[in-house]
Amino acid sequence: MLHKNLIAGEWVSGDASANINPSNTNDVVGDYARASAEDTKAAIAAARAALPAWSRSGILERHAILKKAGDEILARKEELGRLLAREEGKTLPEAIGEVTRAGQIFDFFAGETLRLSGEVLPSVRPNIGVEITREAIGVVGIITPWNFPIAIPAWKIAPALAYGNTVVLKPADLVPGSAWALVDILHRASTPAGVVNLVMGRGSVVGQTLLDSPDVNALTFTGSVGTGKRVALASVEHNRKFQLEMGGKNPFVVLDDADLAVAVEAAANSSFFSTGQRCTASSRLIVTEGIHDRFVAALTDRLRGLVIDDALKAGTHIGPVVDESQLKQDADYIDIGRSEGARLAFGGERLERETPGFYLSPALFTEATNDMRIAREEIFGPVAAVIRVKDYDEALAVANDTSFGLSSGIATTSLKHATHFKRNSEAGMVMVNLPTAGVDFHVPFGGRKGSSYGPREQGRYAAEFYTTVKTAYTLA
Ligand SMILES: NC(=O)C1=CN([C@@H]2O[C@H](COP(=O)(O)OP(=O)(O)OC[C@H]3O[C@@H](n4cnc5c(N)ncnc54)[C@H](OP(=O)(O)O)[C@@H]3O)[C@@H](O)[C@H]2O)C=CC1
Ligand SMILES: O=C(O)CCC(=O)C(=O)O
Repeated sequence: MLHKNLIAGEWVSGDASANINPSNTNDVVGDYARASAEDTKAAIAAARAALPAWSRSGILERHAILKKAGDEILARKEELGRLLAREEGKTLPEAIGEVTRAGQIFDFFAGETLRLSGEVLPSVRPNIGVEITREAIGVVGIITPWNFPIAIPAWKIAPALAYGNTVVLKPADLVPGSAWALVDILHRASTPAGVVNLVMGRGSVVGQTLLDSPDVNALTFTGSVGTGKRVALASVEHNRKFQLEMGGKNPFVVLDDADLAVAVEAAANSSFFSTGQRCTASSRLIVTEGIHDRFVAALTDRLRGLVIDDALKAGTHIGPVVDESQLKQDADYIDIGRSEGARLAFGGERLERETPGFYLSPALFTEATNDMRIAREEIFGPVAAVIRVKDYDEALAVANDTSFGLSSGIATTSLKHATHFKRNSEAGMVMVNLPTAGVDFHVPFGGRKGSSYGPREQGRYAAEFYTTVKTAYTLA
């Protein structure tokens, strides 16, 4: 069966593209239609046509659709988790966790539709009332990456719909399956025609058409820094609101007074789980002298015990890298690290398993310095570098010495250092004795510096991006 694009409430065919399982490249997950530029323009026109009615729709209608979608996602979390693990390569428990998060996000924003509010204020002039309300922005273009194939579309679509916008979703070409399943659920949840449109296909065709359209009022993007810049430039050109979530080079600091077991578990999770393919992953482990050798030994032991295998196999801790080109990028950075003089203390080897897939053992560098490319550029794989520092002050300085600022973490038992780090870390999200990755669905998500642009995503803060404020004055 060819999975088609959804445009104006109709399933529309297109050139078929095979969705390949990175754990077993002989396994075709399914065939998915690639949309053309013309299809994308039709989807934008459909979203525009549906906007007046949807932006004025009753909150009970929006609530019912979002709630129904959330309920179905949660009821099918095992099946959708298998699909996600099969197309992206994260392990089944991680994939089921991601699907659960998507369901919870729809549930959260279903609730938000019933909490829409404004403000009524007296004017500074007599006999005048002032009302402040939030309105939909319009047609929202959504461009998503491959590493969270259902959660990221969910955390962009759910608030967009809750606040009365219509959407055109362009998921990553590598992983269209989960996005297709999500849009199918929304379609069957009685979303009116044109409110949610799906255009799968290539960024250079579908994504670029969204960027070039004057009819897209807002664009929300998660992906690489390079594409993010294109989104920004095109959006300025069209006077369009835009929001970018891009890379990270997230630090995880380990202090002498850390609980070693807590530090090792958080570091292993931050750097290597989900194959290190999270923008919140930690690729810089900044460790003070007194604990350095014990930490490296314990982390290496932990890595030795991890099972790298088929994402769907019970007992797998780390699945494959998502595809050949990401695997090459990871391998290239491992070579770069070696040539820069860092020591490859563990892993970094291509692995053979029962099925042909993109398996790589977690790579841990030691003796790295913060000026090396492996410490400055986003690798986006299971590759981390330990940087030795003298004390907390140096650790903080090194942690902040990066062009990114998404998440950061510290392992310490000192209240003083934990408090200081929370206040002084130049990151949007700070974790104490917790991994830098793996965030809640109901609170703001986003970063600083080169990691993010625009208002925060998720939780109530999402309203900032998906609405525009109106101030109305009335003479009594
Ligand atoms: N912050 C994060 O969460 C992520 C960061 N990355 C980083 O980016 C690197 C490369 O990953 P990659 O997937 O290529 O990232 P991209 O930024 O290329 O992809 C993200 C999305 O943008 C689309 N896109 C690509 N080109 C254009 C364009 N000209 N106009 C509009 N949309 C476009 C992609 O389409 P298509 O499907 O064709 O690729 C995809 O849907 C990774 O190695 C990692 O460093 C990647 C994924 C997530
Ligand atoms: O760490 C998380 O939970 C979210 C990470 C993420 O959104 C990303 O990698 O794009």
